Amino acid sequence: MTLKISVPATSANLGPGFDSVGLAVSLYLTIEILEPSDMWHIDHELGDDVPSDTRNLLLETALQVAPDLVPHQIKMTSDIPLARGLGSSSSVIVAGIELANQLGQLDLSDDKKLAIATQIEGHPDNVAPAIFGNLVVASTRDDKTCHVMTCMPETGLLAFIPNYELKTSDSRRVLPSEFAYKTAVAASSVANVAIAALFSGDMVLAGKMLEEDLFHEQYRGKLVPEFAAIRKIGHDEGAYATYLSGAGPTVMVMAEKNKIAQLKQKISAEQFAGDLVELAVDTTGIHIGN
Ligand SMILES: Nc1ncnc2c1ncn2[C@@H]1O[C@H](COP(=O)(O)OP(=O)(O)OP(=O)(O)O)[C@@H](O)[C@H]1O
Ligand SMILES: N[C@@H](CCO)C(=O)O
Repeated sequence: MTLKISVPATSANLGPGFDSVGLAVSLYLTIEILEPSDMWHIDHELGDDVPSDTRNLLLETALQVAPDLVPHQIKMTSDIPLARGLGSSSSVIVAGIELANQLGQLDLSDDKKLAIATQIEGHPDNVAPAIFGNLVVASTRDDKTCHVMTCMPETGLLAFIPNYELKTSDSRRVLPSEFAYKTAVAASSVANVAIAALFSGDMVLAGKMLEEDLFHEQYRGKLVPEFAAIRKIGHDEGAYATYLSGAGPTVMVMAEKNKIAQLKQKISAEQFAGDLVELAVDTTGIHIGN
């Protein structure tokens, strides 16, 4: 019997929750662990740039966690677009840790998986919701990660996924290396109210605060020309918030579910090159099945 591991996509930052907040959403990376083999091989249709051998991030991660694993044939499928701000790298890292956990019978706790994944990815905002599902707020300092998971208040989600890639490393390069004390205090106060509003279920206030981010969106906006226009449509149509998903270029709109069809129509009319995808919150995180 084959074993299947599925990991959801994730939308990180939610505005001011930079490197700390993420939401699991309904696109998935799935790996099937097939028969043992002389060499590791991953069968996938994700393009020539994605390795099929131990250079693939899935196997790099699994072998970092458990170097002596017996090689297997793996089938990998994913509808999470690469380098688009929907946590594709985190989904692979989390799947790699689970692959090592299952094949190596390591009995890793969820907290241990989060610690390993955060160390590899560098920040917890995508890997945490990929593991736990839902909305997760996390902090990593001195290699210690603390997190709180909660249910997302009811909201519709509409993602505009441009047809170009933006690698996280490139999108981080435009950020300032330092912040004045006063700016840091203001930026964290916005984040604090955003999180408090999300946890109290107040999507109107949360949405307002999501759009007042001071940490990253003003620097990255120029990398995603569609962002400002979509946010304007969001305002015109009474959406809760429009934010840059992860490092971009995906733009996420949060709005009452009954407003999503109209938003879709308005954004489609702009004829931006890319896909408009309605998403739901994933409440499961890593899923293991047959
Ligand atoms: N299925 C996969 N198999 C192997 N490597 C992958 C896979 N999916 C993503 N990657 C690696 O992750 C890189 C993309 O990671 P990057 O952090 O730039 O973007 P992202 O994770 O999609 O977006 P974000 O972190 O902003 O949410 C790809 O270029 C590739 O190297
Ligand atoms: N918090 C990260 C998410 C993408 O990995 C960033 O915005 O750069």
